[in-house]
Amino acid sequence: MTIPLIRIEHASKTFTLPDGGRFDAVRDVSLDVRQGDIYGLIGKSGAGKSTLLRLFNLLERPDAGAITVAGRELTSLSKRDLRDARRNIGMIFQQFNLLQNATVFDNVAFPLRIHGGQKPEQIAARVNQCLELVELGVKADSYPAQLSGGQKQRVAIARALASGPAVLLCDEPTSALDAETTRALLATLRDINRRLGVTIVIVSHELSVLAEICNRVAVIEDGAIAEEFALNEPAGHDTAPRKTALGRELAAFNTANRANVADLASPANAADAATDPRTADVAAIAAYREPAHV
Ligand SMILES: Nc1ncnc2c1ncn2[C@@H]1O[C@H](COP(=O)(O)OP(=O)(O)OP(=O)(O)O)[C@@H](O)[C@H]1O
Repeated sequence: MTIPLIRIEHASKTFTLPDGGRFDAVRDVSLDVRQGDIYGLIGKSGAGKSTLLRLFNLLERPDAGAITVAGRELTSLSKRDLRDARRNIGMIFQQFNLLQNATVFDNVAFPLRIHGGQKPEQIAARVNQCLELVELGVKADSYPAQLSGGQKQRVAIARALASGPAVLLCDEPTSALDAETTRALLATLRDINRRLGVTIVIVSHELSVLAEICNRVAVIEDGAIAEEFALNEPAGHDTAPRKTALGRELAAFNTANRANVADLASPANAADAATDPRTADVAAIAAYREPAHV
């Protein structure tokens, strides 16, 4: 059996509220994400999706449990080792979180400059490579205010990929975008997953988003996993009845979507696709991963 790229074991997170009360945002969650997955977290507002996602890179530190990414258990690392491990985990957000007073180029260069150890020409080559990946090379000298929402999110993706991470965490990446821009952005994420083998974990409350790109989803209710299941499996492969209303809705949406979107018919499993010689771009993967190790 292959070792999962991400393993969450019995993770819990409780917030202390201003009135002194306590709120269990994540309750004893265990899950595995395999190399090459596009793994979705879905749930109602306040269910704990974002908090759970933020445990994956320790933006939130769990009160209990273990978070293992690419063989490193993050809660046990020193600050310095955690900083190093986080270079393997990119993240994008609903509101893009770009530096407004910096150009597109400087936004993408920012994490590389902070980390240090690379010459300006190495940084420039990497920034340009990442901007090409998201088809924004021509916007290198623009400022965020001059870009559309979709372009801003692409800059955020380029910045997240700059250090060559194996994992990309996406917190409601399309919630601020219109339907057409959403489709284009999802195509970019799928391309990054298939061609470069980047494993993606995505939080969204939009069924259409998850149905379109995920090969596995977990339904989160009251901070816990209510159910977990595969999506976009070959017809008839996963016929188990769904336990939750959201799970049923998503499965129905997915079935309808499959009938309309020919692309979903092949390959059925994104995890296989990432290592499938028909879709994985060996040269692109090598170019993508190599700068992280210079
Ligand atoms: N720092 C914090 N302090 C106190 N409570 C918090 C904190 N962060 C989140 N919460 C609470 O934890 C619960 C889960 O929040 P979270 O943002 O993870 O949910 P979500 O499922 O992502 O919701 P949404 O879709 O609305 O973003 C919410 O009730 C929220 O108010």
